[in-house]
Amino acid sequence: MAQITLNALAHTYSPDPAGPKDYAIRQMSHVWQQGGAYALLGPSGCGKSTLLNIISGLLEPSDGEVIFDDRIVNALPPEERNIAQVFQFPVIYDTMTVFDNLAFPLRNIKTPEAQIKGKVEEVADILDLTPLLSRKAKNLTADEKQKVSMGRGLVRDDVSAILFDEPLTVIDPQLKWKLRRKLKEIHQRFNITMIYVTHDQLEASTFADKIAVMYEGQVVQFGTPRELFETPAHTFVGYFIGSPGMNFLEVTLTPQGLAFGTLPIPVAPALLEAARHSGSSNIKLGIRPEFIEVSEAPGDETLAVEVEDVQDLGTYAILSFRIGSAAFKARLDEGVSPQGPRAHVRLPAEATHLYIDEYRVEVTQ
Ligand SMILES: Nc1ncnc2c1ncn2[C@@H]1O[C@H](COP(=O)(O)OP(=O)(O)OP(=O)(O)O)[C@@H](O)[C@H]1O
Repeated sequence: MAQITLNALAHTYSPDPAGPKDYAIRQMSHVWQQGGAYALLGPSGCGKSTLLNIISGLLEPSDGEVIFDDRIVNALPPEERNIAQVFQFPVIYDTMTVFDNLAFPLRNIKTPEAQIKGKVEEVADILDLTPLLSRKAKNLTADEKQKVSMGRGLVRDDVSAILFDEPLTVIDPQLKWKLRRKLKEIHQRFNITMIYVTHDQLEASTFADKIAVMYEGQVVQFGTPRELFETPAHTFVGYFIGSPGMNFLEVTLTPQGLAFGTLPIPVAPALLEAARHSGSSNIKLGIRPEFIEVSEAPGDETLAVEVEDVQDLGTYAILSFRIGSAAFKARLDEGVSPQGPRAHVRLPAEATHLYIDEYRVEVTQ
């Protein structure tokens, strides 16, 4: 078992990189602690598989170091890193029994048969595979096969970490939640560092204690599901996490303060100072739909807005509205249902974040 440290890691597939856009992984430094349950979350093409392959040793990084505990492993081949990898599609031997599939990694390292039996039975038990041990793998269902794949990662006591690359893609939706719960249980029981790659925020937040959100080859935030929701560090996190995602308003800096067109936008003095000092013209305000307060009548600090649509989603509704040319969404409390073309909204200061050059400005009030 190991703590995995990435030190100034970068990777390009180009023989002659001209700039950051030629890098699949752009300069990242991170520590994945021993025993942690992590998710690596991001859209297609952001570099998740590249990063996983660098950790497992299938790919050597162009720059930086991969360190297991305090040993640099850049030059070590996958088989010497003791990393188990579970892929989208089950990797098992169809003609072998479930028992022999689970025993395979142990036989490979010449473990005595008596020890193999105990370990295989323990892993089969936790994955509910015991009744299937003598069955040929080719007769199993897709989810049973994927459980065998996971089991093969778990049988060795010497694995440094288990990397899951979208492991539930082929699993029936009804069984997904069951397997996710199983993975959580396994993590608690075996205390192994686990990194779970997915583009699905629900999968990431149900599995992981901490999520690394990747965007264009960078980890733009490494935090708990709650931190990603409440204080997105980057506009991409705001947009990607949550449904619907965060609202953004592009504002300008005027001598009087921040403004959207001719509409003054009041913000805390420390945030205004930060905007003034940044020298940037890329300034946005972000607020999640859940934190916008909507009322049918005007009140303190409310803005009158044009209602575009109210979408009833059963247990809640989403209001679409405009502030000038900017489109917004707000989650409506039960009982609030604006009638007619106008509504009144308040954007509470404590839930409104300032983004300069796409990163959240943090100030201590
Ligand atoms: N072997 C390769 N040669 C050249 N470019 C590659 C190679 N593999 C990946 N890339 C590029 O590197 C970037 C990151 O790809 P990667 O597969 O790591 O992303 P990903 O987040 O895992 O995406 P997906 O979820 O679609 O698998 C992409 O721009 C991709 O086109």
